[in-house]
Amino acid sequence: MKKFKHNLELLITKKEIHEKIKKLASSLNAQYKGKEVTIIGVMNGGLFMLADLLKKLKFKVNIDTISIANYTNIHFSKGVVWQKKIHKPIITGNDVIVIEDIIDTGYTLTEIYEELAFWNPKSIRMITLLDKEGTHPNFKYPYESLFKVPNKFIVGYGLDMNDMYRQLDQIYTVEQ
Ligand SMILES: O=P(O)(O)OC[C@H]1O[C@H](OP(=O)(O)OP(=O)(O)O)[C@H](O)[C@@H]1O
Ligand SMILES: Nc1nc2[nH]cnc2c(=O)[nH]1
Repeated sequence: MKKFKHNLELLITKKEIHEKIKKLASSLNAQYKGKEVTIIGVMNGGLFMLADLLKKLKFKVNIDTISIANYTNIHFSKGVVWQKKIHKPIITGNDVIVIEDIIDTGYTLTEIYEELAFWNPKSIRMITLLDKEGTHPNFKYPYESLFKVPNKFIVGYGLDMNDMYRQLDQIYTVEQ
């Protein structure tokens, strides 16, 4: 019996995801020990990584979320639409870490970086779970990623396809 409606192929296992997040948490714990940091999760896709990472952090964190959607090539030229911004003192003068699920065209992270920079944080660090290879050659801001993925459509662990598959605890490519 077919398990999913689409042809999904396993790309990254839950064990691999949790090992990388554990390693990231250890390195953030060492780097920000004794400090207070603002952590901003990007909804909806960043939700899973945000929750799993936050539970492992030992330094003081201010947590909030932003919500933004990329409709590139459908209705808008650049296609990025804000649903929720943060205009709050937790950004100004603070070290800010952004947690996002994937960088693809880079339009979403460009918009996020420029919006946050407007509020004069001390630093902005953008961390994505996945980095789609070869799709954002002109992206100009610093970022780090836990996994490189091929230029295919990805679902699972927060990433959806028409609002399906976000709840999967592993990461899959959608095959034809
Ligand atoms: O680098 P980009 O090409 O901008 O793509 C990356 C963005 O696209 C997806 O979000 P989407 O707009 O689908 O919203 P969602 O998080 O609610 O699924 C993903 O979660 C990233 O936020
Ligand atoms: N679910 C999902 N959302 C995306 N947004 C940009 N690229 C992707 C992708 O590969 N999968």
